[in-house]
Amino acid sequence: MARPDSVRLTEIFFSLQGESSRVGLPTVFIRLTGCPLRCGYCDSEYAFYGGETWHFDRILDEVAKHPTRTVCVTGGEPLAQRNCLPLLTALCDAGYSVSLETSGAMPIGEVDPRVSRIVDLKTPGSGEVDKNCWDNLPLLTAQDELKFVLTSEADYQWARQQVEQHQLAGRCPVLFSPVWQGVSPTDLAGWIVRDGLPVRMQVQLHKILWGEKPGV
Ligand SMILES: C[S@@+](CC[C@H](N)C(=O)[O-])C[C@H]1O[C@@H](n2cnc3c(N)ncnc32)[C@H](O)[C@@H]1O
Ligand SMILES: Nc1nc2[nH]cc(C(=O)O)c2c(=O)[nH]1
Ligand code: SF4
Ligand SMILES: [Mg+2]
Repeated sequence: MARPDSVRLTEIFFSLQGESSRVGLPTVFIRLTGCPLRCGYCDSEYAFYGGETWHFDRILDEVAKHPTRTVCVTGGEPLAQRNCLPLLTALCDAGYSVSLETSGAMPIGEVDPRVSRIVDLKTPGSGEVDKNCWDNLPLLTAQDELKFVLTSEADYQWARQQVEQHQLAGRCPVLFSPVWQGVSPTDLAGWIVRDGLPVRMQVQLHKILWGEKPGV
């Protein structure tokens, strides 16, 4: 059992935020290791295994080396590690502006309320739609964001149905994101305009800038 002040992580790196409403912001990423899901399109399979145990003090020292107060905790699936919760609080206590990328397959209710939760509701095309924890949706507030990664027009129609049926756009910003080199961003933009959906389209800026990251 890991000490309560440590997590297993794959990498800590400084880059530009490539997704969400924080896109373009210089950000320190903390990528935790391990994920119970296996989305068919996952671009971070290299974080499924391995990694190293880092204590929070060491993490905070590493984060402090970079010229930003913006931090994104990602993975793998960060909430698959219980100790992600105290890590998020430690980062907030240290004065960082923290976002969390999570599949939403784990309960998000205990996440520090200062954290912006970017919840990726898995589409049928991900192959993991059954893992969605629907009880998370009512917990989302205006500081959170709900994301759909779309693998096809069928996924788009499914996501559109969820947005309309659960009135999600009134709860928090909703992101529609094309799978990298899958759905054409131009097609997705056309569907959103055609249907007048109250969503924000995003593309993965970091991949446009630097290409797909080779597995480390
Ligand atoms: C690697 S996951 C890690 C955090 C969490 N497990 C999750 O699924 O949100 C971070 C984000 O990467 C994005 N992603 C992963 N593979 C992708 C791909 N092939 N195309 C577009 N986005 C992708 C998804 O939006 C996902 O939310
Ligand atoms: N959201 C998000 N932004 C990013 N910016 C650079 C990334 C990278 O993996 O290099 C990255 C990433 O993996 N995710
Ligand atoms: S939940 Fe996130 S890390 Fe896990 S397989 Fe899906 S996209 Fe990859
Ligand atoms: Mg990523």
